[in-house]
Amino acid sequence: MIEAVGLTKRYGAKTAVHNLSFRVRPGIVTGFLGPNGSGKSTTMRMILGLDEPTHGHVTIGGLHFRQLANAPRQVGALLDAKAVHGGRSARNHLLCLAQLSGIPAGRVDEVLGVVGLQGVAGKRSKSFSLGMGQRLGIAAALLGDPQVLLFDEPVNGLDPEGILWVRNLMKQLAAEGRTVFVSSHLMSEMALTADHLIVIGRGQLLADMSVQEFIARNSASFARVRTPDGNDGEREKLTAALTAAGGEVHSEPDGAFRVTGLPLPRISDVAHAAQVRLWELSPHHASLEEAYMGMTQGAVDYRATTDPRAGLHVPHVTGEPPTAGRAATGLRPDAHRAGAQQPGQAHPPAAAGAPGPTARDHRDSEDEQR
Ligand SMILES: Nc1ncnc2c1ncn2[C@@H]1O[C@H](COP(=O)(O)OP(=O)(O)OP(=O)(O)O)[C@@H](O)[C@H]1O
Repeated sequence: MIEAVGLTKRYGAKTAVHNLSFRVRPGIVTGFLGPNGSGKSTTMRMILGLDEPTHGHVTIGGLHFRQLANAPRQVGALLDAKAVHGGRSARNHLLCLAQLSGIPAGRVDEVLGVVGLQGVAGKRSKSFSLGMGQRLGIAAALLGDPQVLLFDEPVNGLDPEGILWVRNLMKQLAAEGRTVFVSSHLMSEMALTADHLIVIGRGQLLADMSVQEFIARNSASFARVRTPDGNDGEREKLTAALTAAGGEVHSEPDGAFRVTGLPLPRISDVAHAAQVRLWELSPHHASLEEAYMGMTQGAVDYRATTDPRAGLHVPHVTGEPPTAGRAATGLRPDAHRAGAQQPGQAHPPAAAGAPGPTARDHRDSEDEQR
C-alpha cells in the first residue's frame, strides 16, 4: 500500500503538487491520471524518494522509501525509459542493476523474455526505439520481483500490440496481489487498464474512486437531435423552443444538436408543439474520455485555442473547482524533466505473454505520441 498524506511540492514559485492525499491499494491497478504538467511525475518521484516533499509525506507499507530494506526488491519503477546508459547493451544494463541489488544474473534473461527483448539483448540501448526503451524500463522495474510497482506512462511509444501487452501485464501483476500504480494522461487507456482512478489537475486531487463510480458520477447524459438537413428555419425554431423550455443546445460538427437539461420525451413534445420535424432524437452518454476532459478542463496548462468539447458540462467531484483554464497555443514543455529510473527486480509473471518489438517499435517516430 502506498499512502500519501498532504503531499506538497514547490519548485520556487511553482507549486507542482498541492496537498495531495490518497492510498494505492494492493491487488488492483490504480490509474494516476492528469493532463500534461499536472504533477504525476513529481508525485511518483516523491513516492520513490527522488524528490523531497515541501510538506506532507508519502509511505510504502508504512515506511518512507529510504527506510525500506533493499528497496529495489520491494519497489520497482519505470519513470523515464531514457535514463539508461546508451552505450550498454540491454542485458548489461539489467546485469548492472541486478548486481547492485544482489539479484542473480539468471533473472536478467527471465525479464528480457517477459518484455520480449531477448532478440536484441546484446544491442546497445542507444539504438533502441522509444518503444523498445519502454520495454527495457519495464524489465528493470520487474527485475526484483517487487510487490509494489510504479509505471510512469508505460505505454508511451508502444504500438497497439505492445499497449495490449502492457495492459495485460499490469492486470496480471495486480492479480498476483501487487500494488500497481500507473500514470497516464489518456483516460481511454486507463479505462481499459485500471480498476481505480486517482485524477489530478494542477497538482490537486480531482477524483479518487473506482472506474465504475467515475463513469457513473461524471458521464453527462445528453440527447442528439437532428432537424431536416438544409432547413435552417426549423433548426432555429427548435433551438429557440428548447432553450425556452430550459434546455441547453449546442451544435455538433455534423449539423445535429446536443441537448442537455431536458429528458427525451420533453424534447419530443417541445418539437411537436413548435411543429418542427425531427430526423433524429437519441439518448447519449458522454464517454469516459469526455468526462475526464470535462473534469480537468480547468486544469489544463497546454491547450489548443479551439475546444471541440466546449459544450459539455460535467460537474467536479472533489474539492474546489480548479481555476479557469487559460487557452494557450504552446505545446508541452519537457525541458525541466530530470527523469530517473528506480530499478526493481522480479520473477516474470507467468502468463504475461510478451510480444517482441514490432516494426512500429523500431521506428523512430514514437515521440509524436507524447
Ligand atoms: N525540477 C523542476 N523544476 C521546476 N518545475 C518543475 C520541476 N519538475 C516539475 N516541474 C513543474 O511541475 C509541474 C508538474 O510537472 P510533472 O512533470 O510532475 O507533471 P506530469 O503530470 O508528470 O506531466 P506530463 O504528463 O507532461 O509528464 C509542471 O508545471 C512542471 O513544469
